[in-house]
Amino acid sequence: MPIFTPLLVGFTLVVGYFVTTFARLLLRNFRSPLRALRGPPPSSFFMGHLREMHNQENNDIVARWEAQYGKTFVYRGFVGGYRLMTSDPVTVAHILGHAYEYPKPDFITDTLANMVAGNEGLLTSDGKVHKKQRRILTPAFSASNVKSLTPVFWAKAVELRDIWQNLLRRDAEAQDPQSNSTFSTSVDGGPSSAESTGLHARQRTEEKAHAEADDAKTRNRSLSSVTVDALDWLARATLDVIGDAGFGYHFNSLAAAARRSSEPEAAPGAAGYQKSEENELARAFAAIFDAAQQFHIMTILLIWFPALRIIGRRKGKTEKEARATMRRIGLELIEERMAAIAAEPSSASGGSPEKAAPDKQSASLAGRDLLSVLLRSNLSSNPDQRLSRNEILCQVSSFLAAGHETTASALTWTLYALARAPAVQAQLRTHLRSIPVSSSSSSPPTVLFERIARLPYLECVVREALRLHAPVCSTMRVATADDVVPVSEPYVDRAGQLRDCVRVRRGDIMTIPFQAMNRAPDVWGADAREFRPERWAAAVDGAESDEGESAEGDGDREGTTGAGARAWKRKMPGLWSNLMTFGNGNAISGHRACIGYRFSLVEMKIFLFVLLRDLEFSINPSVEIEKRINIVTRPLVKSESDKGNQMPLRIRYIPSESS
Ligand code: HEM
Repeated sequence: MPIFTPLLVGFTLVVGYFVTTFARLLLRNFRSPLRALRGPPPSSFFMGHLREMHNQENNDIVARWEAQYGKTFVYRGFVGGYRLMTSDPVTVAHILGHAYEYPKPDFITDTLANMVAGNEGLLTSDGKVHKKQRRILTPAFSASNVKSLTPVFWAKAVELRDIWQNLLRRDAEAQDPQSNSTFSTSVDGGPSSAESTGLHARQRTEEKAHAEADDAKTRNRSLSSVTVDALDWLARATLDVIGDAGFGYHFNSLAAAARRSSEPEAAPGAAGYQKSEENELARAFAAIFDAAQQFHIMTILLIWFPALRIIGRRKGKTEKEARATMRRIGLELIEERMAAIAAEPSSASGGSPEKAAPDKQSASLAGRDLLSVLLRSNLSSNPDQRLSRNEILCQVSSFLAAGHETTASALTWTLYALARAPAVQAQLRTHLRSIPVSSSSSSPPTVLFERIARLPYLECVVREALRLHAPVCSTMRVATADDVVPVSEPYVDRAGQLRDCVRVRRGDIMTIPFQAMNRAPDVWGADAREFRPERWAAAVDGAESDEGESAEGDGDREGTTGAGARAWKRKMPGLWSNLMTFGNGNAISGHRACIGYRFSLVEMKIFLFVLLRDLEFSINPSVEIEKRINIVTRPLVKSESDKGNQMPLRIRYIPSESS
């Protein structure tokens, strides 16, 4: 047989595969009932609107399309594929509320599975397996368990504040070597004011001279400012947090960068990122996460030509090693925790540490990390309903992937919004300083955390920042069966007819634009695009904080007046605070909303409390910040896009009046 015969057969098979897949795609477009909907004409035959959508946070495309076509329309994907874009609250509630009938499309699940080094975690599982995992994981994210993790958030917030103050100290000393700067930090209880009474005149003069010198130092210190890449530092802080609070693992990522930045040649304010100096697990996670986030033409081809995944999924050596490291460390962590649980007096019943050791409840955080609580919950489940070792391992990397960059992005955008609104920032600081912090910063009392969690203006700021800067700007779903989807108000189709539902066909893809919904002018008002925490005042005033336990799927829809209530009246179907920021779900037919939302809210509030009391954030007005979407929305300096994601903020020590 001539050599070219098998080659010819192979070639014909490959060409045949591409031609039939391509034809199937075109046929599917042709048969989709979504063709009947109005929408913008595609700007490219192959890429449809994918490029515009990738830049949606900067070009405002979704809002512009909505203004033209309403809340229900189609845009185009690869080779002109019809995709439903809906911000109609009833349609969104239907799709997200039937999570198992409308799962994430394969290409999203695939990217997430690559990111978390496996497809058995909560982010990627589906149907009964997802329901089982969600039930077992829920106790780890309960309001009471998250509250018990607050000291971890506190310790990391204080560590970051101290690092930034050290940068300021170095800067002040560089300007004035005599200054020998020290910063009194208000979270340590604040400086004591030494009143000199009954001293004779000379002593009083000396005191005055010292006081004036101190004042001058304080002035110097408060004049000194450095620019920090807030995104990088906060990503380190939130990585440390999820390591400690998630599974008792110390990444020490902040400390590594602080060491580096204190070296004489380091640029002031730089986190000093040196991959080789990072801890082993941080390096492994970054390698996997970075690889999964890379977007190129192959990413699109893999979506539509699944056979290519055999080649496309091949991992490089670094990625393989990173996966092996994650697996090894993950298994070690699971073993350690299992051993600790076995040693608990009530382990036989799978009880909680509260039940096991009431006398030691508040003394230690041990046993309260997400992994320990999940393992305990697993043990107390029916043996045939338990998570396998691999499933548990995948949850560890899922917590890392889902819980660290999201909160870092949320905090970064909050500081950015505050830097752009100095009056709001000053007002927030006044409110934060109204809470006395009398105990040592290392172990503040629970009552302080309660007060921070319930501080109305802080709540308003957090809600407003998460409304305006949702870290996850949209999500996608695919129909697993033909369906008739309800709408809240009729819309006009391509033929000019009024329609009161959307017909979808199995395989149709839909996009839910969380960020655009959070900014809809008909819900939030004409000033929807402005950062105005006051819009929440009426809803927050006197309302219970979001830390209250809520049944899975019920969400926290408190607030009876103001913007929150207006959104709720219009049935904005968000899990928390009538916002779409954390998605939504339904306990009965599939709850895929963020399981970690309470964790991030408490973490955000503690960080803002600690950082903003003593530091002022500003931004050079000439710096233009853009948003880049790569699963999470991150900032970029427009004129320095080659430098990648960054958020340069200027920080300044801001002494309280008593300093
Ligand atoms: C500000 C911070 C956060 C934001 C904005 C956020 C946002 C979201 C959103 C929008 C979803 C739903 C995605 C979809 O429907 O396609 C989600 C799911 C999820 N989030 Fe978060 N998240 C945050 C923090 C966290 C944290 C701290 C954790 C864990 C420690 C976490 C763990 C998860 C997990 C495991 C899921 C998948 C849930 C499921 O499918 O059942 N998230 N998150």
